[in-house]
Amino acid sequence: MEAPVSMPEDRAAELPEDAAAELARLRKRIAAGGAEKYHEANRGRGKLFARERVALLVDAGSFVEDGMLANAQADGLPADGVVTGRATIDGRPVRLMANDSTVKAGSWGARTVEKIIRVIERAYAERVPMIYLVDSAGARITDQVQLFPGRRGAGRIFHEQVRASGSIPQICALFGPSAAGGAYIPAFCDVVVMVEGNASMYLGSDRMVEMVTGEKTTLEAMGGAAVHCKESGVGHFLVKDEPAALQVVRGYLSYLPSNWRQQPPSAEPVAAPDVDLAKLVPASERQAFDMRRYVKGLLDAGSFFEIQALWAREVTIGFGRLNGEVVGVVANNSMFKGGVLFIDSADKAARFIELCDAFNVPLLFLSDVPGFMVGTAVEKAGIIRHGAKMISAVARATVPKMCVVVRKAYGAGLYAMAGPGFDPDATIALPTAKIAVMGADAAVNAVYAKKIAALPEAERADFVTAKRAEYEADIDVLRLAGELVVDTVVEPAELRGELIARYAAAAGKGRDFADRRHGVTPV
Ligand SMILES: CCC(=O)SCCNC(=O)CCNC(=O)[C@H](O)C(C)(C)COP(=O)(O)OP(=O)(O)OC[C@H]1O[C@@H](n2cnc3c(N)ncnc32)[C@H](O)[C@@H]1OP(=O)(O)O
Repeated sequence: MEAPVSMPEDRAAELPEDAAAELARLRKRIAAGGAEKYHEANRGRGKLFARERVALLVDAGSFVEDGMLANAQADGLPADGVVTGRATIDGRPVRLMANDSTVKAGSWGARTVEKIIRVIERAYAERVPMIYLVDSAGARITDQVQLFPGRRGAGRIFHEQVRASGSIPQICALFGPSAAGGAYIPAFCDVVVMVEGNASMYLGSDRMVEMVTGEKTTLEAMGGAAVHCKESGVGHFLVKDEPAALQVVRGYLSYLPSNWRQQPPSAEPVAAPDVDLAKLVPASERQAFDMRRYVKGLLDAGSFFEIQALWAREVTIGFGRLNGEVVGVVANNSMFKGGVLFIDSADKAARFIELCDAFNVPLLFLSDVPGFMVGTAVEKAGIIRHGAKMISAVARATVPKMCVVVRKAYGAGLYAMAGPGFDPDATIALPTAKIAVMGADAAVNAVYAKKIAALPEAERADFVTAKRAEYEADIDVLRLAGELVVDTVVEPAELRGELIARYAAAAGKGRDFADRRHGVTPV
């Protein structure tokens, strides 16, 4: 693969012969990166060279490098260990940085930091996505005075990332370590792609952990890709190799506008797959079904792009297209923990809702939710704090949002799934949907527990059945439509057409929410 080595304006031809030759030699040396032993070690781990990653990611010939000559006089520090510049992906401009782990393990020297700050500043000013190809030991400890504490020290990278957040998409693909302070670059991105077996993220290395706490661990066990994509939720996509990671970056960008002032890119409409949605949802609430099949059956065929597929799976999130237009899906999945909302799933949904709202992606809520989890463990862990964040994100989201009650929406789960009080552009129910403060069994128990206990044993079952039937009649979906709780009741086969028409109608709606700088994060 040819690594890009061009400079913004190639002036070599204008230089005297010696100088031109010297420049060409210099560029060639820099483009080769660090010592061969580090290239070899990387190849042994299935890792590509930073410049190969760039070449694979962007449109052929589109990369223009800045700061290639950083530290050119210093031996052993080509480009100061980071490649930065601009390019296009599918014809759309992006800015990017790529750590070169063959140079001091991709650690950040003073010029590295300055190059990273500058490229983020350019992305923000030009209103184009910023892509971080990370493989770094974090701060170059031997140079700390120059790179760490100052106004344009490493902290400034994070300052610029936070400033750009929600203004331009920021995507991180992680190919190796992202140590200590370096771990915050991924953390401030919208999504993080991690290569299984090689990518890791941690605040203190295994050696440091052992020194501080006595714990014996490994980078993989503590902060490996599987840990972050399945347990901590810091990673969003777990991929098997580097080309797959770069493909995810390209795929992700295809759903997003270049910046918050633009609309997501439309595509040619594609029909939904030939799936009978009605057959996917079991009649019994107690029977689980995989909501991802429902989502795929509803959207344009092949368009569903799931995010965080391996973490907090009771909520399914991702982008997709309806008649060619992008939507962000938030759906309850009863295959996992019965679809009950937990701390992690509330966080996962809240952040995705914010992401969609920031980048003008209309939201589609597909509800089959029994409510939030209850009990000592979740209360101690702060379920109220996390649940409130999801509900707050739903309230603040001003993009077009549709609430579809596929099977049930109980308790505060209704609110978290953009129920009628949360200003959805429509609340749509399927004929079998149930909306209630809680399910029938729980409600009968809540109201009649003492009465049931006082009844003779033989009468209890009939009493419960009768009260259950009364309750079910009370929350019948047609009754709720009669009370204007839902805007319409549609057959599953009509749902896609209904949504396409309603999103088209809501596309130009006003989006003011509150007169203030920003709210205060709920407890
Ligand atoms: C903002 C605050 C911060 O970021 S503090 C940063 C703290 N960073 C760390 O503790 C990470 C220390 N480094 C490591 O754990 C390992 O080098 C990791 C990243 C796992 C890579 O391991 P490996 O691929 O085996 O490379 P290696 O250790 O042989 O190092 C290769 C060359 O790079 C150097 N290096 C490494 N890390 C740093 C660093 N943080 N600062 C300065 N130099 C670093 C090594 O000394 C080695 O250098 P050389 O090529 O032998 O001259």
